[in-house]
Amino acid sequence: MRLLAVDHPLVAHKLTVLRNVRTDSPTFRRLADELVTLLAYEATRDARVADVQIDTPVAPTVGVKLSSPKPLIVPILRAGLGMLDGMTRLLPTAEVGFLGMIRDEETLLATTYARRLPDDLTGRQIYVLDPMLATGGTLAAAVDFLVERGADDITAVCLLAAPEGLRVVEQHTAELHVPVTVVTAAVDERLNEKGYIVPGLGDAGDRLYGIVD
Ligand SMILES: O=P(O)(O)OC[C@H]1O[C@H](OP(=O)(O)OP(=O)(O)O)[C@H](O)[C@@H]1O
Ligand SMILES: O=c1cc[nH]c(=O)[nH]1
Ligand SMILES: [Mg+2]
Repeated sequence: MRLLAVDHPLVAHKLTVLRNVRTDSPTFRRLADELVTLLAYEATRDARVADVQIDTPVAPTVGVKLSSPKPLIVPILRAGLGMLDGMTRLLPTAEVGFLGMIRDEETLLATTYARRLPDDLTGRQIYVLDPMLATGGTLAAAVDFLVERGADDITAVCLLAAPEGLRVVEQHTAELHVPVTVVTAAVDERLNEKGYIVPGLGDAGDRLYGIVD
């Protein structure tokens, strides 16, 4: 597994506002969107391009365009939806698949309630969006669904990651022999006894959308 913790003052500034318990939902949504655009810039460094011949008003030249097959973006509902617009803004031609997953508050195990993905993911560049990588159970299960369909190029874009979860994902993906990159704004200290990232930002889904029982 490759880990990229983006070290940039704008990322650190926006993340600090997201972490603040006093930041309200509308501001949290806007900053999460801005932050994912900055992370997406790093996450797409290896986006595949092909040469294209164009004419500027002055002269012919060779540039590049995003090449086929189209990248696939997979937000993990619910909280990952808060990252989708920021990602599609940078990759407007990407297709979007969906995974709906929820972590049990007691056992911390993730279960899946929605799945809509293309059948064949061989050779696709896949960007999984989930703001929080905590125990790593959700991302490991998401990787399983993608690998089942032939995925071999997966990048997870997370706002925050915990060391414990990164170790789980690293071990899981090594066993699967699938290269996975995790791009995050920060690796925090640890998980608390309830499986929350410390210092973290709380429950990302609740902060984006309010509490739904
Ligand atoms: O690494 P893990 O320990 O598996 O935890 C991370 C998951 O927990 C949160 O989702 P949650 O289950 O709260 O669902 P939600 O997005 O609907 O709020 C978060 O958005 C991740 O998907
Ligand atoms: O800190 C955490 C851990 C899991 N899910 C969240 O939303 N926040
Ligand atoms: Mg949640």
